[in-house]
Order: sequence, then structure tokens, then C-alpha cells
Amino acid sequence: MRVVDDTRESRRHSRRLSLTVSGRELAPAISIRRTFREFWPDTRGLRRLFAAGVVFAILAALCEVAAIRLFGHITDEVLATRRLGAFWVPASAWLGLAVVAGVASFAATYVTALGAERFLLALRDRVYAHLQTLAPDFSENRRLGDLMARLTDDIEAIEELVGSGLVKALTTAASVVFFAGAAFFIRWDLALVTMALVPLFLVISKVFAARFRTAAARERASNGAMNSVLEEGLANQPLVQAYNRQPAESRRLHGEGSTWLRANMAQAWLSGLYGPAVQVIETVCLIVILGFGAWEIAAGRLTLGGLLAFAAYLALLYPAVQALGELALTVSEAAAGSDRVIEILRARPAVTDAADAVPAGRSRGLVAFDRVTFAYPGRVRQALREVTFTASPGEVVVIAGPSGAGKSTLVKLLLRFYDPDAGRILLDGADLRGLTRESLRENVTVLHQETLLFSGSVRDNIAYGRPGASMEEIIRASQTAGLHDFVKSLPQGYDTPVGQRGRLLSGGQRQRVAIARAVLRDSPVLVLDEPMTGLDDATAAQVMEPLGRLMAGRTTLLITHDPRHIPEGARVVELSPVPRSDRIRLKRVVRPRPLTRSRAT
Ligand SMILES: Nc1ncnc2c1ncn2[C@@H]1O[C@H](COP(=O)(O)OP(=O)(O)OP(=O)(O)O)[C@@H](O)[C@H]1O
Repeated sequence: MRVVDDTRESRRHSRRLSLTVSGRELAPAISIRRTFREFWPDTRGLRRLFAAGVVFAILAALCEVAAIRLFGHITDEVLATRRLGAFWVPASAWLGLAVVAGVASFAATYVTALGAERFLLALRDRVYAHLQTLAPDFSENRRLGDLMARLTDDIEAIEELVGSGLVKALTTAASVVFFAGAAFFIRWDLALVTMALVPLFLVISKVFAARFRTAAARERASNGAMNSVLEEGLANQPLVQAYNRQPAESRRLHGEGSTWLRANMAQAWLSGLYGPAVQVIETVCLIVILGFGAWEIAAGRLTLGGLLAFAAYLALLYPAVQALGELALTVSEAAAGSDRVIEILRARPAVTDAADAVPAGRSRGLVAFDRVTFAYPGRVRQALREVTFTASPGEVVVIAGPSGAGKSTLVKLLLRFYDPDAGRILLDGADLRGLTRESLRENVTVLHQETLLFSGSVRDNIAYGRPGASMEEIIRASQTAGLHDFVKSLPQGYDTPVGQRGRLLSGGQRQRVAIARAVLRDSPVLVLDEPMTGLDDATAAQVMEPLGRLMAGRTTLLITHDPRHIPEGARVVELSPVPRSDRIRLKRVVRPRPLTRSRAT
């Protein structure tokens, strides 16, 4: 009896194949208790479903027990005695039991799957929502494949322990008790003899489980390696073709593919062997039962129907015992998975809203950095030291400086992904630490160095700046960004898909979509992080004009190290990298000084 359908297992398997499994870092095993303590609360609201799953599955098992009993009865009272008249009542009862068992089994599968899927949905939402509260650096410092595995496979592994896994364990244990009890009821001495063979099943599943695990790990690792070769080769196709490296790349893929083939064959060898090995043991058990049974029948202690029913109980009992043995695998997977998910849930955001934080409202756009010093968590070297400058409403301030001087870090602090270790940042004279992060970020729009687009349409990507914006507003923003004429020439206009990460658009077009998005967002403070990166001079000149319209009337921090893109009359704040030898003095308290303009280290 299975209460969890195979499709979920195969789905999980195929998802594993599609992930770079070499990215799954090993986690130390943790106790089942810790997994339950952390994730049992997530079953709130679903426990009734799981309990119903257990009840229905037990009902189905009881029906099976009774049906086998009827089968024995028919053998003794109808087949052995050749009295056809005695057939109809037990046969009808058997049919009735089969219907009840079928309905109960369906209900058990359905409600358990419903509980399991809802659990997955809720837990995935919870972990993802938590991930969104962490600074982007948390995800950027980790391998994407590994994080995805945590949000998919690991969460499923946890569900298979605390949700459907628990249902399976309880119903399998109940089935073992029922089938063994029924066998004992027929002939306790025969049952004792055959029970002695049960450990054989446990031993064989243990021996195979260890080998299966090693083979599966090899298969996943080689699959990960093959996926990386594919991913790299496809992503770098222009380079591969321009350098005539196609044969070398094909050879690389073939090499990894061959390793994968060998790993799969090792798994096939084990699966192929496992079935017959179990079958041999089952045959041994059956022969033992028949031998003892014949002796008992000869002695008049057992009927033929009793012997057949006995054999049928054992035929159901052994797979149930095996399934109990295999549960150990589920437990170890869930323990490892839960450790990795707990690691995400335990990560605290570097910054949270203060209890008395107030909304910023719409600011005038007065931004001030006051002796701001900062080092990334866990780093001894400071990224910024005592940076002081002011940007007045509507003013353009150029943040210049060599690579590594801390220009992007400054933006992260302005958005409050982190707080300064010393000094303060002010918006309209209010310390950012006293404002809610959401309201602060409403006031600041960043145009990132790499234009970030989603795979929706042009309209979706512009409207991302202000969900709910009308089509007229989108078109107006698009006109300001100098994008409208181009969009009109597209086959589906504003509904044209931009491709993954906007790859169907040119660099300049992507940049204009981002400008239109920023125009629509209409925030008083604008940060342009190297807005001309990757654009040739002609395209940069074309983008400059709509950028100018976007900057008009807003406080703009323009990050650039290209003097050609510094607007005339703009004030320049030059950052210089903090020397490597200088050690950080963490959390040094700096008494605020009166602000001086245009001063920075
Ligand atoms: N997430 C991070 N964790 C730890 N250190 C970081 C992180 N991001 C940046 N740094 C370090 O902080 C310093 C400043 O980096 P930042 O990216 O702000 O420089 P930048 O001036 O923007 O450089 P570029 O012009 O090359 O983009 C560098 O030494 C960098 O190595």
C-alpha cells in the first residue's frame, strides 16, 4: 500500500538532475528532533489532512486483511468442499471490501498529497520571503544552484519526514502489525518460524541502501559536471565559435557524458540486482512456509485455506518491512536538507527597521553622508572611511574614484542594505536608521551598472517601476526615455517579450527600458551606477539625452570613472580606496561634526 504516489518521487529525481548538484554542499547530520522542532509548526492547519491520510490508509490495510481472510474461507468452504452455494456471500463481501479498500486507498493518497503539497507551498514561501529580507549579498555570495536546491529538493526532503513521511511511517508500521498479527492468528508457531526470516529483508535493504547512496551521489556529481559544461558552452557560444573551439567543447561534453553514462550504469546494475535478490529471499520464505504448512496440514492443525491466507499475509508483510527499512534513507536526507534550510532561516538581515522607525514620506532629496565608515561583515578591511559629502535637492553629484574605492558600497548604504559602522547618512536631515526601509527605498531609484530586466514584455519591465501604472503613464515614461518610437516598431509593441534578462534587446535599448522604469517610479533621489557601461560612444550619446531628462529636478548621485560622462558644472566627490594595511576599528563612535560640503577621503 502506497500513500505517496510515485510521480512526486520521479519529479524530485528529475529536478535533481536539472540542478548543478555539485553545488550542493554537504551538511552535518542533525537530529530528527531538531527537524521536527523547527518544521512541525509548519504543519499547523494541515495536521487534520495528515491524520485523515493515516486513518484512510489504515482502513485500506484492514480491508486487505479481511479480504485475505475471506479468500482463505472460500478456499476451505467452497473450493475444497465443492459447495458452490457457499460462494456467493463471501464473494460479495470480498467485492464490497475491495471497493471500500479502493476508496480508502484513493482518499489516503489524495489527502496526504494535498497536505504535502500545501506544506511545500507554505514552507517554500516562508524560506523565500525570509531570503528576500537578507541583503542581496547573501545570495550573491552563494552559488545559485545551491540556493535553488535548498528551496526545492531540501524542502521536499523535509516534507517527506515531517509530512507525508510521517504518514507513511505510521501506516507502514500499522500494516506490519496487522499482517503479522493476522499471520499469528492463523498459526502462531508457523508465524514465529517465518518471522525469523524478516531480518534477512532488513539486512539486504541495508546492504543495498549504502551502495545505492554512493551510486546516486556519483551520478548526481557527474550530472552536475555535465550541466556546467553545457551551461558554460551555451552561454559562451560567441567565444567558442569565434575561437573555433567547437570540437574541443564537444569533446568536453562527451567526456562528462561518458562519466554520467558509467554512473547511470552502476545504478542500473544495482537496481537490476536488487529485485532478483529480494525475490530469491521471498522464494526461500515461501518454500519454508509451504514445507512447514504441508506438515501442519498433514497433522490436521491447519487447513489449505489457512495456509494460503498465511502466505498471502506474508507476501504483504515483507514489502512493508522493507519499506520501514528504507525510511532510514528518507530520514537522513531530511536531516541534511533541514540543516541547509535552517541555515537560511537563521541568517539575520544585516539591517532591520527600528521599533520606532517612521515613514520617510516624499523627501525633498537632501542626501548627506557624515563621516561614514564601513567594512563588510567579516571583513577587516574598510570599504569606506570617513566619507562626508552633501547632495542638495536637484543637484548632480558625481561619485568618482578608482575600482574598489567603494562607490557601489556607498549605494548599498544609501539603500540601507547595511548600516555604517561609524558616522551617519541623512535624508532631509533624518538619520536613515530612524526611517522604515520601505519608505526610504521608495525615495531612491537606482539604475544598476548591469541593466536588470525580467523575461516579461517591454510593458511589464517598465511597469515594474510602479505596479498598477496605466498604459498612458507607461507610454509617457517611455517617451521621456526616448524608447517609444522603437517600441512602436516592434511586432507586438509594448507586449513584445524582451527575452531572458532582456537579451532580445540591444544594450542601449535595455538601458532605455531601465530609464523609462525609473521615470515611472519618479523618486526624488536617483543613483546612476556607471550608466554607460558596455555602450559605445554613439549609443552612450543617445542615452545621455533621456538620462538628462530623468535627472532633471532630482538629486542625482552619478557613479562614473569616465570623465567624459561628467555633466558640466557637476560637483565631484572623489573616493580613494582604503589602504590594505589599515585595520578596521569596528564600531568606533564618531561624534557628528557639522557637515562640510564636497569633502571626501
Ligand atoms: N559583498 C561584499 N563583501 C565583502 N566585500 C565587498 C563586497 N562588495 C564589495 N566588497 C569590497 O569592498 C570594496 C569596495 O567595493 P565596491 O564594489 O564598492 O567598489 P567600487 O568602487 O564600486 O568598484 P568598481 O568601480 O570596480 O565597481 C572592495 O575592496 C571590494 O572588494
